[in-house]
Amino acid sequence: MKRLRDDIFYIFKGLKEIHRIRPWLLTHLVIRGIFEAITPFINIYMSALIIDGINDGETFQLLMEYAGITISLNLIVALLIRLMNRFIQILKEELNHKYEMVLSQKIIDMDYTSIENPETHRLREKIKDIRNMSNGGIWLLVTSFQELIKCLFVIIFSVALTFSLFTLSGGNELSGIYSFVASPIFSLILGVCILANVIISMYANATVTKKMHRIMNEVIPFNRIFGYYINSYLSSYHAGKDIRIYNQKGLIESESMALFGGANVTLSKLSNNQMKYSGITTTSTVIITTLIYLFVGLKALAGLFGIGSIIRYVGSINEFTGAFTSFMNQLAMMRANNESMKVFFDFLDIPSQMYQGTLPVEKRALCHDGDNDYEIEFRKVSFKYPSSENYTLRDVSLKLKIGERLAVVGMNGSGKTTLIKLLCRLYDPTEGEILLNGINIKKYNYDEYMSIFSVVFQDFKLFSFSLGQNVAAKVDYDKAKVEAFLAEAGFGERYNEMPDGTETCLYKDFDENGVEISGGEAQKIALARALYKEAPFIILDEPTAALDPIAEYEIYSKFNEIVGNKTAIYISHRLSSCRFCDDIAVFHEGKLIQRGSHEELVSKAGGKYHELWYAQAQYYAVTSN
Ligand SMILES: Nc1ncnc2c1ncn2[C@@H]1O[C@H](COP(=O)(O)OP(=O)(O)OP(=O)(O)O)[C@@H](O)[C@H]1O
Repeated sequence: MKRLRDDIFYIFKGLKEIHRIRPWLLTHLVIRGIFEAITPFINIYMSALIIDGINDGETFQLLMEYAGITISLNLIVALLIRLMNRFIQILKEELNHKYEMVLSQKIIDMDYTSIENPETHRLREKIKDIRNMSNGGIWLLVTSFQELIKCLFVIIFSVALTFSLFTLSGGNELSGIYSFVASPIFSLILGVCILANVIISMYANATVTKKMHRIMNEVIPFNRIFGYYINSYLSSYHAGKDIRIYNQKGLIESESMALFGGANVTLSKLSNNQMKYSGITTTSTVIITTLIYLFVGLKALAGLFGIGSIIRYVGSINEFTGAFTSFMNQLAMMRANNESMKVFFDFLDIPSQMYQGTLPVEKRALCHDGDNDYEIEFRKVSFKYPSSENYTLRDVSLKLKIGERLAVVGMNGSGKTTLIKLLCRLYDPTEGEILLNGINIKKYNYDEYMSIFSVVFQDFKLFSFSLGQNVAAKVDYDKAKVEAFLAEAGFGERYNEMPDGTETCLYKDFDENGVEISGGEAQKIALARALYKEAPFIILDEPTAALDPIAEYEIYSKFNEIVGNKTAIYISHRLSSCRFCDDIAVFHEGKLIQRGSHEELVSKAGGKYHELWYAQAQYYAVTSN
């Protein structure tokens, strides 16, 4: 009982969500359902009328009028259905787009911790699979709802047209088999038989549907891997190099064939099941149809109604049986589909708790003679990633004042990038706090807080949009500003070769004239993007790793000019490039172990910085022989 309650809850919750995402779609489906349901009854009712008319010797003109009404009604209803189809098609497409936007918006709004959580990833992948592989989730709910509504109205109309069949009795003048057939007991037996047929069909359909869902779920992993090969790997032109160099053709072919084999075994199980249960349904339907014909025929022979009514009753009962079976079938599908709906809701219900701050950030950068007077302080900050038992940062305390340049150095995995992630509130500290002008950064409105940072992460992403949009991160941008910052980031010469200037599309995903850029060029564009934001803090995580030595030199030699009065945090493994920073923080195993100027740190023999510096410097030392 609880399961049934849960199922009904999710069906209604799903329908409510569909109505929220695209209002009016469900209303249109109901209206079309009524039109579709009425269509067979126009023909059943009018055919019965015409045949009765012929039987009763009505005039030709009246019969032609009946025929005319039948054709006209069919035409009107068909036209109305077509019109509704057009609206419904548009509404469904809008639902599709808005549904994708709801999911994307959720990703944008959720805590970064949740984004990196494997469970979030699993749910998102599952939602994609449900959509792409089985058209389940809200898509199946929409399809089932439209079918359900149609069936509901067919049931209502057929009951209205056949009700008299069960109540008609022949009075006392009938005898023998005829009197039995005309009796209420026979009507009751027939009613029970029809119900039994419906229950058998329902059971068979529910069983097949459940098995189908289970089997489709088994196929999803095959499809996902296959989809990865076909859609992500093979169709991405970036993968072309690796496929050729490492001769991955054989690997992909044999993997695909193995996947095909696995999926085929599973799908043949499904078709065997469908055959078995459709056999049961067909046999029971044939038996019940025979009984109905017998019942109606005998009642007609007993003289209780004419030929026209035979057509009306038989037609309506057939419609009823089909509609009821389909109705129950759709309900079973909806219930089985609730597994998919739960995945969808679990994803939407992932709580977003991190970004609840409301304090505005002082507009020190934006005011007329903005002094950019911001101070950042890490106070006894320790942090472990949600998926990890160990601390990545331990007891880090550091202050950073306006206009300072801080270089952060340390070995791989020492926690440098994690420090920046905490500063940008991608995560919150496990212990301790981070303060902006003396106030815990959690208290600030997140968008306002982020507006004071420009960050170039190691794994930055550029999009297959225009160069201008990439730099400005906006659709409408200031072209002159984009060009100026590209030049400042060392992209000037390459920019002059761009066929459409700032309108040039990066990469070839959407534009065959799009330009391919090298890793170093991409890094320069990412740097220009950080500069375009003109935020008071600029954070660069390995910003020159992909640059050639001359480009790197150029960036460093005008770093002060580029950064201006901004506060800069600069992470690099090339210690020589950190020398221009006033202050260097050395991290080791998650701890801030040294801090000072280059000269101070390099002179401390036995210190980590000294060790790192000389480890690197030996490769640049000039040897006499
Ligand atoms: N999302 C994550 N979940 C769990 N552990 C992580 C995550 N990201 C990083 N780590 C771990 O935290 C540690 C510090 O990583 P971090 O990226 O901060 O180091 P880093 O000093 O920037 O290294 P590199 O110099 O290689 O860029 C590493 O051991 C890393 O494996």
